[in-house]
Amino acid sequence: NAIDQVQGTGKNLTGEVKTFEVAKKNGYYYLADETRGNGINTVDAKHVNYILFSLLSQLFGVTGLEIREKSPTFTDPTAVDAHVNAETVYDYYKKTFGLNSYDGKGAKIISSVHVGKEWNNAAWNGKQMIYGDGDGETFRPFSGALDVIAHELTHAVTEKTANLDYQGESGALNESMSDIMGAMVDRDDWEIGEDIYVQGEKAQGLRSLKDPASIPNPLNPKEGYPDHYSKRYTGEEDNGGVHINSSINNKAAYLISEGGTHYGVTTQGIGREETEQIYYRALTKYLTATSNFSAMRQAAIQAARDLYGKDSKEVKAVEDAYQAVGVQ
Ligand SMILES: CCC(=O)Oc1c(C)cccc1C(=O)O
Ligand SMILES: [Zn+2]
Repeated sequence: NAIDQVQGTGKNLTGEVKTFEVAKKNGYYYLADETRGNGINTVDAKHVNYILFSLLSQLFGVTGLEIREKSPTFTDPTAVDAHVNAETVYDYYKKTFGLNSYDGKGAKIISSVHVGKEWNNAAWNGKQMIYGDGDGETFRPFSGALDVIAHELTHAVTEKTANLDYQGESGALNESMSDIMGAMVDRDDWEIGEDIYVQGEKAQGLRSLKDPASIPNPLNPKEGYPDHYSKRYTGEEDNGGVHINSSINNKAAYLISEGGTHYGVTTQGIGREETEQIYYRALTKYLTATSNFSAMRQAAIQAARDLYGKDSKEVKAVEDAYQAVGVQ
């Protein structure tokens, strides 16, 4: 037919040659994967300023210019990473939870790269994923980190399910769900964003689920990110610290999976496979827009009961982990 689905190749941001699905039309090749859901499309925002881009995207559905090549070899590593990582996250949700794209109905996944000028950000803007190139000093292009892409797409999953209000404790849970799934997709560590830092002392990552306090808290640099409810941020910045207090729930998830003794409370870990199922079930069946940390604990306990039984070691791990981070 007029559009053929073929294999494309190209180097990503770390110089690895990747292969991925592309579309061939009228002799040109596009970053359009029609084999997953209703499609995965990666386009170029051509450094349009972030605010203007967001207006165009949300008001007029403008997402950027098609990235096209005259051969199936793609030459923009930032776009290659965005496309390949989006395919990987799609496959994770399908395989792990049977979810077909972020809405369960195969919703088209659109990523725009090169948003803004040296923009140190990435976001799900309610309709699509958008990625800045980073300033090249501290950050490299944000599409280069699989955990960042999984984080952004999980915002879309959350929006279609619990739709946790993006402020205060529900906002911190919104952020935490994205960090937890980010760490589960990028399975080799418990850091978030370690791959987008320009190598150097900052290469530890944006946040750590394993040891939140090991990374300086941007809102209170003398301290690390909070790893106990008593250390939560209570100010107004960052919508009430949604990117800060997420670390309290992140630590609980880490303890449930890997175990450990935290502030004198010991949790026996149950592993990543069961932990991801507990959080996905809590997110999609029990959490609501106004759920706070206490409701999160209840939702995770109920999800563990549903999945593994009332008196299971999984339920005990959830109870111990939330006790360890001071959430009742
Ligand atoms: C791990 C990805 C992440 O946190 O992206 C954001 C950045 C870098 C700045 C502002 C918001 C976000 C977000 O997606 O929450
Ligand atoms: Zn986020």
